[in-house]
Amino acid sequence: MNNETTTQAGSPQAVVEARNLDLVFETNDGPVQALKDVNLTINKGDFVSFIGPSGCGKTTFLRVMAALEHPTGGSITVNGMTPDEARQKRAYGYVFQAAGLYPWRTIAKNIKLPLEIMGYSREEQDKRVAQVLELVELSGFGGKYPWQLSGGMQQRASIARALAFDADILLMDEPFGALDEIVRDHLNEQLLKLWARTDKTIGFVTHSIPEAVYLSTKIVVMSPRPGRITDVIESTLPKERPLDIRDSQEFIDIAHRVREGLRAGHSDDA
Ligand SMILES: Nc1ncnc2c1ncn2[C@@H]1O[C@H](COP(=O)(O)OP(=O)(O)OP(=O)(O)O)[C@@H](O)[C@H]1O
Repeated sequence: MNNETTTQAGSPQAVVEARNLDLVFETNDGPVQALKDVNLTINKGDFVSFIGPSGCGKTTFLRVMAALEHPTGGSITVNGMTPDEARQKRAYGYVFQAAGLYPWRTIAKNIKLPLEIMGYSREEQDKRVAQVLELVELSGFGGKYPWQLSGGMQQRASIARALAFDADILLMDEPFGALDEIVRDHLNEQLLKLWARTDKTIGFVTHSIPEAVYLSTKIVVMSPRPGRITDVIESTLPKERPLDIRDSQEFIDIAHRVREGLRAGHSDDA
């Protein structure tokens, strides 16, 4: 695993660069501008949250990064390549809101599935499954079926599956949205630890201001109709973050700025 987060010159290494990005969906009711003039740089090792009201283009932007949608204007590169090329090089792992585990396969076999498809040897598959289960603190649960695990554990298994082929970039679309707050707090803490240990670059969609502030190095505030970025906040919080950092003045100030950004985007609608 590569632990370098900067280039030799010491400047951050850009992983994603979006310039004047537009995406218009043609629908039966006419065109929908899902993204308009989006400019964003994500650097290696960043934890970037996308926050904004429903329909502001958060999921669409994540899908553009993963080459699941294609922009209609502007440009985007991922590791200096087109998203399609980066996808072929397995640059991403994707985690969805629902864990999406196959109920008839054990947790280990669910994690192995993409590895089987990619043709990894059985030995390598077993090694990787053990590694990622440890990373998400599920060692010993590989032989269980999804229904034998709690919702939070299933979501961790789904993160493990996304980590199994050691992609540089983890894209997470509201992975903890359906979980109660206590479980979510715990998963947020675990995700931060995992991020610190692996040095992944993470793109994370959320509706929760505290979650965005707690997790991120960079918070992208978006607003709808058309979907656009209204603010990009670089977090001043230290990388190591106990949960009670949420009571600090610094945390409250960043949350306030996010809320202001959301409000400003909303008032444009009126
Ligand atoms: N495949 C599609 N075809 C047509 N319109 C789409 C498609 N996907 C998304 N849209 C529209 O694009 C806009 C942005 O949608 P997107 O799902 O990215 O928003 P979002 O911010 O992720 O919303 P949510 O928080 O509800 O998940 C919305 O108006 C949505 O209806």
